[in-house]
This record gives sequence, structure tokens and C-alpha cells, in this order.
Amino acid sequence: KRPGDLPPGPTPLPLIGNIPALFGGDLLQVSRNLRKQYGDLYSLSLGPYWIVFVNGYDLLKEAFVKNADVLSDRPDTFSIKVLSERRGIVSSNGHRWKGQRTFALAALRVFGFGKRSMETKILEENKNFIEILEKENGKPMGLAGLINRSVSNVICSITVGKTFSYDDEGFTQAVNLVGEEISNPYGPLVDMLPFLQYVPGDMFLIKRSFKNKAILEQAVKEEIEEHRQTLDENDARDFIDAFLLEEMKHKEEEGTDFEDDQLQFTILDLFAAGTETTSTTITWAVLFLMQNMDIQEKMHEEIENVVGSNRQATLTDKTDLPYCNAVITETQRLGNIVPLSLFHMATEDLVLENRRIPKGAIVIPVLDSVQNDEKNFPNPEKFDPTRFINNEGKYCNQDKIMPFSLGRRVCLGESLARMELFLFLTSMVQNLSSYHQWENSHPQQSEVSALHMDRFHLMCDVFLGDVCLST
Ligand code: HEM
Repeated sequence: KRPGDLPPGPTPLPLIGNIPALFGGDLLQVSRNLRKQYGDLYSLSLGPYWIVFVNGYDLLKEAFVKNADVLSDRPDTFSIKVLSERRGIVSSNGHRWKGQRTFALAALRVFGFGKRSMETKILEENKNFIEILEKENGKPMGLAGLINRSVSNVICSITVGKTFSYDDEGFTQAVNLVGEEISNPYGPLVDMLPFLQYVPGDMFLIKRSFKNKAILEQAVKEEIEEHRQTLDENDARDFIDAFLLEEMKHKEEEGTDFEDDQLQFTILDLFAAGTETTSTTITWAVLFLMQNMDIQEKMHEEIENVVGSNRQATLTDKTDLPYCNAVITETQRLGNIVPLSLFHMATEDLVLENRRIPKGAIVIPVLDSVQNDEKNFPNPEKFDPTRFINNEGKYCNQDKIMPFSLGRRVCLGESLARMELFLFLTSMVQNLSSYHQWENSHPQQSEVSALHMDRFHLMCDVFLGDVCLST
């Protein structure tokens, strides 16, 4: 039974709680439907958890910024506790999380986060990527996989100190396995209903997850060992080296978090979070630009006027390219690749809007409610970059969306992701002046705004597989 002071929601049934509410589609659809009925704050009773959904810009700020002390932990779910062993950055809590996140941010800055040296690496990777596209000129090709590997090379250059050829088998396998895991449609379900892990067979892809985890862990272990053999105490080449040197400083300390297992999970976190998200956003942009040739031409014209065609756009051009910035922000709004962010947990009872969020509840920041807020974005399903251009032609309103979430758990890679989105997309539009529209059938708007990452991957394979690029 739902206690009267909890956020409202459908009446839980004996034994099965609110499981029937999940039959309404994927979790995003379920949340959207519940919001229509219950407003910005509602809850479901699933398995051992109360699940609380927080919607709307102001309430999200109140919950995850003002009450960050209570809402910054990750819950005790299957993926956090069993698959990720509460290690790394994404899945750890408390002292470990704070220490590891602080160390990672500092080390990543040394290796280029937010710096010109990073820009050079991205531009270099971009050049390789465009060269491949040019070689394929005029032929049908699948773009999504190529974008994925190219973006992944950027994070690899900082974490393991090298980039890989796009046909490297091990690299391609790692990128694909991470993609498979992130887009596993059953992940949130098993997290909320942990008894599903005991269902015989592999209907919920749990065995597959363990197999993928073992392959990825082995690959990272080998990288760490290779680094250890060639480590120079006076010259850290990349994130792994920096961590190994930190390990040496802490080796006498009992219970230290600076040890190989932790490093392994952090590398996997950075690899997964740094690859899939940014490349998926770039692929969304390509899709939107294919559907809106006028917008593509406008973006191209702006780049031509400001940058010309003899050099790549750089970050110093950013303020002079308001329309390009607007296209990217609108892509993040409508592409909306992490609509329910990641799960948080209430570490204490907390009162929001006069309702109690109980200690131990899973709390979901519904970023989708901000990205699709009709008050700020009329006709939210329409791709319209001018939402982010003011009367003077300047870029504006970018703070009205929060694709990187908010509060203490805000995306650690935001600065890198923003650099990559700008440099990749301006370079693609500059060099490949026309993405032909997919001619066989125009995607329905409702399909385009299907925000679920998993469905999105399928769509890309279909759409981009049939596209010809021409210079
Ligand atoms: C367009 C690209 C990206 C988007 C939209 C995005 C979005 C997000 C979101 C929504 C979260 C969850 C925040 C929360 O718990 O409320 C997150 C966490 C995280 N992101 Fe990103 N991200 C992107 C790129 C990156 C990149 C390039 C990196 C690489 C370094 C990265 C690393 C992380 C990490 C490590 C976390 C976990 C933070 C923590 O738990 O403290 N992300 N991201």
C-alpha cells in the first residue's frame, strides 16, 4: 500500500505492486503517461523499491541541486551492485565516488580536457574520419558505426594513450559490446525488479551482460599490464599511467581505492560514457540534417562565410557560428539521448512538494520533461534550431535544456562532449556538403522523436545504410 504522504501514483496491487503500470511501453513512455495523470512528482512500487520520478526544470533543481546531499548516491540495483561491483565512477558512492571523481577530473584535465591539446586530438581524428567518408564518396554506407569508432578514439587517446584503426578487430568488438550493454532494453527492468535475474534462460540478457563484461575487463587488464611494464615515473603518458603512479603513492594505505580493480572499472566507465553518448548525438544530428536540407544548407553557408573551405573550424570560431551552435543544441534537445538520466537514490527521507521521498527510494531525474517542455519549446517534436537564436541572430536559451543532467552527478565529460559535438559536426557539414535525403520513405516525426537509444540505433542502421554522401 502506498503511504498517504508519498508522491501519488497508481494503486499498488498485492505482491506485484505497480508492475502492470510497466505494460504501457518503455519506461519513458510509462513516465510520460503518469505525468499526464499525476503532475511533476509521482511514484511506483516495483520489487523492493519505491521509484520516484522528478519532472520539470524547477523541481529538478530543487531536488538534485538544493538537496544534493540526499540525492547524489546511486541505488543498490543489480547493474550497480553486481555488474559494476560499486566501483568506477558511475556506480560508486560516498568516499570512493568523491575521491575517484575528483582524481579523474584532475587527471583528465592534465591530458587535455578543456584544453587546446584536446582540440588538436579531436581535429586529427576528425580528419581521418572525413578521409574515410571521402573514399566512400557516392557509395551507400552505414555511418553510425564509423562515427562510434571515431568518437571512441578520442577518449582512448586520453585514457590508454593511443588510437585504433577503424578496422581493428579488438577495438571494434569493444565498441560494439559497450553499445550492446548501454542499449540493453531490459537493463532498467532488471534493476527495478531484481527477481528477474533468476528467470531461467537469458530472456533478460543477463548472461550476455556477464559475458560482455568478462571480455571488456580482460581487454582493459591487458592494457593496464602493458602500461605497468613500460611505466616511467617521471612521465605519465595517459590516464592509466597517472592512476598507476597514484597507486604507488597509496600502496601502504589499507583499503585504498587506488588499486587495479578500481582503475579497470573507471577506464570502462570513461570508455562507455565517452563513446556511446557523443556518437549517438552526432548520428542524431546527421539524421536531422538529412531530413531538413534547408537547415543543413544554412549551417553550411554559415561555416563557409566564417571559416571558408581551406581549414577546419576550431573552438575560437565557436562564438561566430551561432546557427551551428543552435543546430547542436536543438539536436541534444530533440535527440534527448538520456531522457531519464541515470538512477539516483535517496539516502534520507526528503520532502518535495509536500510529499515524502522515502530513504532508499530510486529517484529518476526526468530530463525529458525539460527537453520537451511545451512552454519553452512549442511544437517540441519539431526540429527547429531557431529556438536557440534570438532576434539579434545570437545563440541563446541553451540553459533551458539539461542533456548532461544536473547536481553533483552532472556528466563528468560535458566539456569534452561539447568540444567533440562542435568540431565533428562543423567538419562533417563543411566537407560533405550534402547528405542526401533518404528517399525511399521519409521517417515519421513520431519515430524520429522516439528517444529510446535502443530504437535509435536500429533506426540509424536503416536510415544511414541507404544514404549516399556526396562532396
Ligand atoms: C553528448 C554527450 C553526453 C551526454 C548527453 C551525457 C550525459 C550524461 C548524463 C545524463 C549522465 C548522468 C548524470 C546523473 O547521474 O544524473 C552522465 C554521467 C556521466 N558521464 Fe556523460 N554524457 C555525455 C558524454 C560524456 C563523455 C564524453 C564522457 C567521458 C569522459 C562522459 C562521462 C560521464 C561519467 C563518468 C558520468 C558519471 C558521473 C558520476 O556518476 O559522477 N560523458 N552523462
